[in-house]
Amino acid sequence: MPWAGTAGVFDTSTSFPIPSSSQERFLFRTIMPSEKIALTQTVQKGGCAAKVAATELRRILQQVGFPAAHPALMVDGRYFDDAAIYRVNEETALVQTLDFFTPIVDTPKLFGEIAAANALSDVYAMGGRPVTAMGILAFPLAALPEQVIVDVLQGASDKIAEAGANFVGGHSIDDDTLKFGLSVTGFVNPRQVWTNAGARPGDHLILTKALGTGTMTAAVKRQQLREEDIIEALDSMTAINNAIDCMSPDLQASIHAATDITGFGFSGHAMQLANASDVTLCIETGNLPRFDKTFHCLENGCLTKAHRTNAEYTTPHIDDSTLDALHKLLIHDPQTSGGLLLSVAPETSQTMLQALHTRFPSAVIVGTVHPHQDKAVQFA
Ligand SMILES: Nc1ncnc2c1ncn2[C@@H]1O[C@H](COP(=O)(O)OP(=O)(O)OP(=O)(O)O)[C@@H](O)[C@H]1O
Ligand SMILES: [Mg+2]
Repeated sequence: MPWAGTAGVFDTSTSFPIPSSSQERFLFRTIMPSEKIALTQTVQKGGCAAKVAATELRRILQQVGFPAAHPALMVDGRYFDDAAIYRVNEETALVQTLDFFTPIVDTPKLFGEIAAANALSDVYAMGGRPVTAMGILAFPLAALPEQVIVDVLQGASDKIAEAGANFVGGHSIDDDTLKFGLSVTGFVNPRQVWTNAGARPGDHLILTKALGTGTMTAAVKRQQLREEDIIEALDSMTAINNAIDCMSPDLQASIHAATDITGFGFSGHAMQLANASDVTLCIETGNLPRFDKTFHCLENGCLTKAHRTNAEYTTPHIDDSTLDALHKLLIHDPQTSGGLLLSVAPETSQTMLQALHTRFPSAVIVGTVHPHQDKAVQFA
């Protein structure tokens, strides 16, 4: 039975909301087993859908006077890329990134795994490998049992270990709502950085994960679906974006540009890559991979604010005029721990796909790169 509940009706057999009064919260914390707490019910929005909208973020950042960039800085915040790159010497550059958000799933350990996979992703999206990670934690001490945070941190620790990196510390504050993420540092060869600015006309575009985590997790938050109904999306969000280790050095060198698809949706991140590279991306929309339940959730109106703000961000710069209503929603669906979008030399794209399929079974060619035209992204 795919639809396990009704929106607005609370299912007390599996989870409980956090009460609002401090006395009730104290009792709740004392008596409630952590596995009975549904984390998504403790926050208003979750995951990358909670990101500040791209247009607002750009407006805010433009008003800040940042210091002059050091010559060793190869990529910084001005480029709206996935991470900053600082050249240390001829062979080594630092990759630095930071990501945190509110719970996107109900189970604490799962939330930790997803938050970690999502934060690690920006290092992989630059062609780097993570080496250290630090936890950023805001936690309602009076309201949630300690075990919740132990489980969140354990989930993150397991993912960091899987990535071959080290969990070296962090910082924690008492706050009204749970927020968790990581600051991740990695290394990359400065001659082999995958920025979002290198896509070349003729390249093939590969997307490594299916789309739909925004609408499917919205369905869980509305209690229209349970976590066990969205296993495919959970497996995808907890999969670390370590694509580089699937590839031979020649394949790695054939990647001209990369980014990861997160809160601004496929449309937003594809547009940013197109603009940074001064090209137009032509997308075969029918090829975009999606989860089995993605359209079902979109049809049932499981939308977030980010669906609207992503559409506002991209609409002037994309052509989606031939798409039906569902595909228009799909391209704006905010992803959490989404896939990599790789711009690849056409002669290697098939070999690349075979290599990627060992870890990313949904990886598929979704389009091609063309010289800059009127619109940054053309959806066919
Ligand atoms: N509070 C902030 N201060 C300075 N720069 C910021 C801040 N928030 C975002 N930025 C910069 O804005 C740009 C866009 O941020 P965003 O978080 O969307 O990028 P991202 O890390 O690729 O996203 P994601 O982590 O979802 O993949 C990045 O260059 C980021 O460093
Ligand atoms: Mg990113």
